[in-house]
Amino acid sequence: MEMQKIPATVITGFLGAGKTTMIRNLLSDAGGRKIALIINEFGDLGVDGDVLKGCGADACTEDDIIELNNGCICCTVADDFIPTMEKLLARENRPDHIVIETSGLALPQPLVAAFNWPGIKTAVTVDGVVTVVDSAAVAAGRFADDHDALDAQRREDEGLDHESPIEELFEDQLTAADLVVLNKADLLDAAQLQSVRDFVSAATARKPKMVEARNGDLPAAVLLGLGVGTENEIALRKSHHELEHEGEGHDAHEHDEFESFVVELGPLADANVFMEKLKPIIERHDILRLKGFAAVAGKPMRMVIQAVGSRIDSYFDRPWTADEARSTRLVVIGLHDEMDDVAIRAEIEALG
Ligand SMILES: Nc1nc2c(ncn2[C@@H]2O[C@H](COP(=O)(O)OP(=O)(O)OP(=O)(O)O)[C@@H](O)[C@H]2O)c(=O)[nH]1
Repeated sequence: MEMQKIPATVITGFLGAGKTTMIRNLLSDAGGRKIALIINEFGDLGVDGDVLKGCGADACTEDDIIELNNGCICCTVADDFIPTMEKLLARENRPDHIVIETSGLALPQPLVAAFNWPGIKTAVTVDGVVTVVDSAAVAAGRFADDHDALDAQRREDEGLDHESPIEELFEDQLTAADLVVLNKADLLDAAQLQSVRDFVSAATARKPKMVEARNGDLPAAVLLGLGVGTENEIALRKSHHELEHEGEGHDAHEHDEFESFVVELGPLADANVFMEKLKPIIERHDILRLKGFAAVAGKPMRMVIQAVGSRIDSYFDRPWTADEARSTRLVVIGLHDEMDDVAIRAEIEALG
């Protein structure tokens, strides 16, 4: 009775924000996991698809890269996106993770809603929405490096249903975000980066987690939760474990600004109460991601918990086996200098 769902991450961000560059990095950091990529090349002449297909990453072969060219992904969800997902799920060799790169003008909300479609809902879980921001453009008072080109694209594209001006689309992309990548951080100083953070905070009431990046270079464990919360990872991890040791075998590429640790509890008395209380802890602290398994009193099935920013999801995946200890183990990931491990551990342990 396996119910393992495939996590799907939606990556949004305006033209030129650095989505493709970030995804290339991700594919080289997949640690042997198979990623399927759905790219919405709206108005983009298939350039990103070619770039990604050309990168030759084992994690994602040409067959695993699916391009949707029939218009804005959020305007053609039922005709285009859903059948594509269904085909992907029907494959014998199913991916470990699905990444969806939307075109610069897409609205993530209709796309996220599509995951509730029957047949998709039972097989896929929305891992999170990651919005890539061109920090340099925002600091300069624009939303994209070439704001005029972006706006012209919006006006001229007859296939696009939404009439919103760029500013509104930008706010919508931030509002949907669970994690905001402040990309092109190399082009700004600390004060300018802070002004971009303030701008993003002011643009959305949801207060997404933010992380700075250069060339979208972030660990796959942070962006997709890859390698975190998998059976072996959790079983083998001791209390402290730097993310730089992640992803055996990929070129030593250090990300020691990030840190992860495990919190261990006994079985939960009430899963719903636990999840309700966990959410404000994630929101209050600088936790980028939390993932793991929980034992719930009286339930023969194991519960999967995954959170990115304030999006938190849980479901029962399979019965505990006789030789497994029924405990709750959660991996917490954040920035080394910002995350208060001691307080987080104490607060989560107090929920047990
Ligand atoms: N300086 C700097 N340049 C970057 C960074 N990330 C990406 N770029 C450059 O920005 C340009 C756009 O990057 P892409 O990755 O193609 O952006 P995209 O969001 O996929 O763009 P579209 O596919 O056009 O929507 C490229 O020339 C990249 O090399 C960064 O962190 N710093």
